[in-house]
Amino acid sequence: MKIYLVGGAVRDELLHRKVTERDWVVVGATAEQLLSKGYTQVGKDFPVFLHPETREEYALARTERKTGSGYTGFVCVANSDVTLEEDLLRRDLTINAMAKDSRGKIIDPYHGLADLEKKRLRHVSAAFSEDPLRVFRVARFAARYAYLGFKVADDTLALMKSMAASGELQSLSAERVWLETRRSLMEKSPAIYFHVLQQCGALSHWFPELAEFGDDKYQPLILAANSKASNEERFAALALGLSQSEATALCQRLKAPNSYRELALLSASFSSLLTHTKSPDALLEILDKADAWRKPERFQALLKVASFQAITATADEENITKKRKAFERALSRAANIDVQEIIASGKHGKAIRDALRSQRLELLRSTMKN
Ligand SMILES: Nc1ccn([C@@H]2O[C@H](COP(=O)(O)OP(=O)(O)OP(=O)(O)O)[C@@H](O)[C@H]2O)c(=O)n1
Ligand SMILES: [Mg+2]
Repeated sequence: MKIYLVGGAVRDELLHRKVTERDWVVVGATAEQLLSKGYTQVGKDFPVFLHPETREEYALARTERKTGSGYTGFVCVANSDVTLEEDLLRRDLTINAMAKDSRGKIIDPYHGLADLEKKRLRHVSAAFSEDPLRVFRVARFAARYAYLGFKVADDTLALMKSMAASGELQSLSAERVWLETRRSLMEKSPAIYFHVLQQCGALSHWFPELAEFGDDKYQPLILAANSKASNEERFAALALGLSQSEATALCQRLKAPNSYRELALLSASFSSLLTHTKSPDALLEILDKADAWRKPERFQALLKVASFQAITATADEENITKKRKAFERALSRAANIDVQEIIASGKHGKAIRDALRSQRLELLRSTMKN
């Protein structure tokens, strides 16, 4: 039996990036052999095992053959005759299809090293199209490695185009598409993910609302990524370019978690919060609608996301940042008004609400003046 380090760990080591997880492939062994050595089997469809001590993943060398449509239509062949080269052949990209043996030698039958050198994301073989998720994976890698100059190879892009055109992407689950999307948002250049998907016509099923996006609509997302905004804030920065109903449809289709959906919908509704809110009354109305009193952190996040829109529109970062800070101060002061005090002054029912409102307005007025 021979064991090799494969996939992302080999790639990222060669790129001098931090290796976060290590995957191994085992050649010339059977499941029984691994089980008898104390490995535990985790893959139901695929023969994947966990090392008894490190808990890292060890997979028996395998080939996959497609039998039908969709993600489940696989036949998996894993027996002790499958060679390392056969296992590497069924992988997605050449830079992901390299192995390293126990002596540190790189095994590279499909020229991943050359593609690392040329900064090229290139598929290994026609077997690429057996898994439609790979269209999204390649877009994610493009977003991750764009800062190094990596581009999707022309023939790979053409293959991705034909996969998108075939309708195969519709067979993916929302969960898997969301996972790739969420990961991509956290990468250095998240807008590249959507650019690549747009280039190969892959937006139309899962992201039709973004299909007509021009470069300017991605600008807030780029600013968000550059300022190390959270994942939710990045997704919301994308939603700035959508109407309320488009954002709703997108979140529903992707089954985006609540925290993402809420901020995205607010951002779609109040995208010009920092450039178009002229009066204290208008700001108070937004604060009420956005439930800022009960969810102040979410409103701070909305202000941050809206600032990406405002900076894109005005190119005046200094001024916008000042304005955002003023709004934040106004909110925290208005939120600190003591209702008990109003009640203690002898007011009842509607009079309490009116007093609260006029105190809030007064505070907003004074902060917005400065
Ligand atoms: N749809 C997929 C998923 C995975 N792989 C192969 O399995 C390896 C490990 O998969 P995964 O951990 O998902 O990706 P990594 O390349 O390790 O990337 P990441 O840094 O995102 O973990 C990949 O390198 C690739 O060789 C593949 O060919 N097709
Ligand atoms: Mg990995």
